[in-house]
Amino acid sequence: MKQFEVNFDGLVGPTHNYAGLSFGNVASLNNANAVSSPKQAAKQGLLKMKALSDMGMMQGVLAPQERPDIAALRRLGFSGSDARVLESAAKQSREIFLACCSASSMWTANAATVSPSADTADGRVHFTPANLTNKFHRSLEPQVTGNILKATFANEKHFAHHLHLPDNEHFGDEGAANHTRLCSDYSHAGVELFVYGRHAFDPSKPAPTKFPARQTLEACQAVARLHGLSEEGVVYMQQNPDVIDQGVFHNDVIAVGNQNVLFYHDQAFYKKETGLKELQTKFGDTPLHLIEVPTDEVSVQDAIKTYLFNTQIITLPNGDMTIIAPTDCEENDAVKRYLDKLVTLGTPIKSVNYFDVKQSMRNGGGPACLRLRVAMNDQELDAVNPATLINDLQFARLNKWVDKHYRDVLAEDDLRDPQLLIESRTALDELTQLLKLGSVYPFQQG
Ligand SMILES: N=C(N)NCCC[C@H](NC(=O)CCC(=O)O)C(=O)O
Repeated sequence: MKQFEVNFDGLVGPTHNYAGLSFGNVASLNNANAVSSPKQAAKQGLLKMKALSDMGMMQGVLAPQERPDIAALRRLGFSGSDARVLESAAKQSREIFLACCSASSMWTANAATVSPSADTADGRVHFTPANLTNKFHRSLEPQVTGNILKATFANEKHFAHHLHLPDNEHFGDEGAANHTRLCSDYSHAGVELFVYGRHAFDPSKPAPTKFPARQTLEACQAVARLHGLSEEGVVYMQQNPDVIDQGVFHNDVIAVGNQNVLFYHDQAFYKKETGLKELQTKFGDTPLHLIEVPTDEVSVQDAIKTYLFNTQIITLPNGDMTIIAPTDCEENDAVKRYLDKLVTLGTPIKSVNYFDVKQSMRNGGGPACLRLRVAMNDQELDAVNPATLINDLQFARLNKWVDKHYRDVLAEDDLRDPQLLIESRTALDELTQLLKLGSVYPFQQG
């Protein structure tokens, strides 16, 4: 049986903008109100997808969400025509309005947690959309995310789709950004590492004091139960509360894994030794490559600034691993020095490829935020909606679609323009045809 890890990248939506919505995410706060380029952002994302496909990887795409979210604004009491809803929301409550315009669904690492069939009790691939309760603008995503996942993985024999966890901070769930699957190869049972920021029901346990811990232990445990994971196949570790307070709002800003490699900063985890020992024990006899980056080589601040750990580690068809890093890593002396050294250390990681994803980075999203990993065997891959897989033809079509519908620049005032809403809906309607998704958006469902 063949085995693959397919990266499903989020397509950047037509309202990509910088609104400073994510308290605890330093880049988001620092770039609030900067002018964005939705077209450039979407193209940077597409280029990364195409490059991975050209490397011989299977690459997929997930559709963005409808923004501005008129349905959410109506739910909050704004009424009248769509144009009137936009105008009154922008005038009466700038914060609510901006939150309902965010294209944040582009970071598909936060779309869902995915457990491959080799790990689950019923032998299907399981998906639970993340509820993203900690940020209002992101809490608007899970319903439509579920629709898009169901239309992309539309086969009940192979794929099980769960409802997102209850919309409450006790079950705050940020999806794959806090979940790493380690395995000897993708189609064999692995160990799923869930990383949480706090205990919801036990305030006596350590927790950050300045910035929020978005993920709870209780949410991780609920997802593991839903997916039918065995106790021997799961490890829970707590993120170091101090690094959350420094701006590490997801575990994937400080650690990343692939197959038998875990690459992490020495300050990433609370009770690190115990957790890593359990991980190695459950992983089995073959040794894990635990690549720990010391603070005196790369500070936490440099890791946050450059997203050294928000890189993708992928296994190329020849078996070597490569790192997909943002160009920001290349531009920082300490991080570049570390990466140059890393490829000489005799670990499975043999090379680094740099990509310009600055439009996403300015909102705190690196290469790894932009993708949702789905490990599959060949039968499962055959059951995926083929229009969502990237090849030369689909890449060309999507580029053309972006050229036709996306604006070059977008400033805050543009978001209240009713014409932007019409443009976005027209674009998304066409996209659902391109990707053969059916009606996944509220505006298509009447
Ligand atoms: N690390 C991972 N996996 N994902 C990155 C998500 C970035 C996103 N930024 C934002 O939502 C900012 C939007 C704004 O400020 O306009 C967030 O904080 O949830």
